[in-house]
Amino acid sequence: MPHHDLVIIGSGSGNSLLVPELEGLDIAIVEKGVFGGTCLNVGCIPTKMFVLPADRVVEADDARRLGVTFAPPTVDWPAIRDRIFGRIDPISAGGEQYRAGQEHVTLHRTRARFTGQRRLALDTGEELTADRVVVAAGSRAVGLAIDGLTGADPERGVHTSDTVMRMDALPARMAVVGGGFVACEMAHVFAGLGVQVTQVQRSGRLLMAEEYEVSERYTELARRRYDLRLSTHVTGAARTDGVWRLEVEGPDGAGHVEAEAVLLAVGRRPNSDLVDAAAGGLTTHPDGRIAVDDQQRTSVDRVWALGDVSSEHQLKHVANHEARIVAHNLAVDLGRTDALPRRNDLSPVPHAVFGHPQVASFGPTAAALDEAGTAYVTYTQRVGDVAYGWALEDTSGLLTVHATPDGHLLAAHCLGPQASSIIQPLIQAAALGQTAHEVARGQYWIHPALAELVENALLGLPVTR
Ligand SMILES: Cc1cc2nc3c(=O)[nH]c(=O)nc-3n(C[C@H](O)[C@H](O)[C@H](O)COP(=O)(O)OP(=O)(O)OC[C@H]3O[C@@H](n4cnc5c(N)ncnc54)[C@H](O)[C@@H]3O)c2cc1C
Ligand SMILES: NC(=O)c1ccc[n+]([C@@H]2O[C@H](COP(=O)([O-])OP(=O)(O)OC[C@H]3O[C@@H](n4cnc5c(N)ncnc54)[C@H](O)[C@@H]3O)[C@@H](O)[C@H]2O)c1
Repeated sequence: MPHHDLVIIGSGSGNSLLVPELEGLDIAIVEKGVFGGTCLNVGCIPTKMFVLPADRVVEADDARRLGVTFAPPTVDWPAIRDRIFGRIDPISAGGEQYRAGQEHVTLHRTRARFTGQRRLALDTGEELTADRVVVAAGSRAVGLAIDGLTGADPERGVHTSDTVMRMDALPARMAVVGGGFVACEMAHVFAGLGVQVTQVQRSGRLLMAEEYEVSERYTELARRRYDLRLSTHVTGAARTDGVWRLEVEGPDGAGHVEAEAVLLAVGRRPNSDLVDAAAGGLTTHPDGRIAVDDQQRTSVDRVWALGDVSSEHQLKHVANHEARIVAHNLAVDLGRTDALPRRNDLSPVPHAVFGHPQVASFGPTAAALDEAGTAYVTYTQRVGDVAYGWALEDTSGLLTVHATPDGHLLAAHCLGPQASSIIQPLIQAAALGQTAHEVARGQYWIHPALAELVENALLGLPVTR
């Protein structure tokens, strides 16, 4: 039975563990799917490459408010799709080829599951043991407990984010089920590219976890672009002559949605079951996440976990951060550095939703701060009230900042153009412990850039520092 110094399960963020400090170790990587994992192949990267053409369509239409009109757009789906995957697929293939060619790396293209502590069975029938194991097995999209909609079935027009970006042709109509990250980004993409979208969301707003006003405004803007069914549940589904009829139950009682394609965007579950974490002795949380401590150690000695399989945050920048911690802690454990182990102590965790407009946020909402009884001050700066917002003729964008009364940033919630980039100075200030006035007055702010939104939000806070 082959024995390795290190076995890594998952080639997404797990692939970035092979840092110079671990040079020369006998390492096995086990990957059951496409090399490179979710972000590269079916997640962050392709989705944002699809969002951009959709943004262009919406912005071209919106330009009429600025006195410029364009002819209606022509969307060449195969060209968009093939340009995107023509770029991504070779990166995945090249990464795989590089790893497979490394002398000290063994790449197994199959599934691994634990059969004991640091002991694994592969679906090929082989068995492996290792001194150290890292579980970086990610998460997967879930379906609905409804016949026909339990998971992706692309042949019958039922998709998850794994399959929807590779469709042969755009459907005339698409039902998007869900109201979170994937549903909102994809509803924007397909509505932008000319598909008649109906989004079915069981809650009363989209992006329910966001600050109330951000979620409310985003919902209102989406409602203007496509058919949005709120507080609505899918109760059944049937397909006839290539058309899905979803039975729905909403505020007005029973109804239905018809569409050639259905996108299931109702969350993701950690792949701890696929690795049989329990057989490896690994403790899991009730939601299936592998339990780790702040050094990313699992309940089993010399087994670490990182990314979606163990994290509260299913985000690539979190998985990357955790991979850096695990790589360092492996080097410490191996005696290759005399540094102390690193802890996962970066906070708060930011995120962005690349819908239209973008949403970006870190830290608690006002509702969460109120519920926790935290003392805080708050200010909301409208995009339309800063100089660049005049150029944009923006009517919906905003940046809300919550801070302690003495000026330390607790949270920021942004809706508007490039919100994902605009919010970064606030993330930095919060992480480095800078106060509102320090950030607002400790530097020049380029005039009249959109970043003045941040400056003005900070200056609006009634804080002492
Ligand atoms: C549509 C979509 C868009 C997203 N957009 C963003 C974004 O814009 N920004 C952002 O921060 N995050 C985004 N995310 C989330 C981000 O992609 C994930 O958080 C991140 O990729 C997780 O990385 P990981 O290494 O934990 O898992 P993965 O990259 O999923 O890697 C896990 C790998 O393990 C393999 N595997 C699983 N079980 C086994 C097994 N038993 N044996 C062998 N191999 C196994 C899988 O095949 C997979 O390749 C998006 C996700 C989706 C679905
Ligand atoms: N821009 C980004 O960073 C980005 C983009 C896409 C995905 N992601 C990551 O991937 C994760 C998964 O995305 P997601 O959108 O699938 O999950 P999500 O948790 O963001 O949203 C799930 C949605 O499905 C709904 N839902 C859940 N169960 C349902 C049911 N039975 N019936 C009807 N609706 C149901 C929820 O109400 C919610 O609106 C995200 O949480 C995020 O961490 C990140």
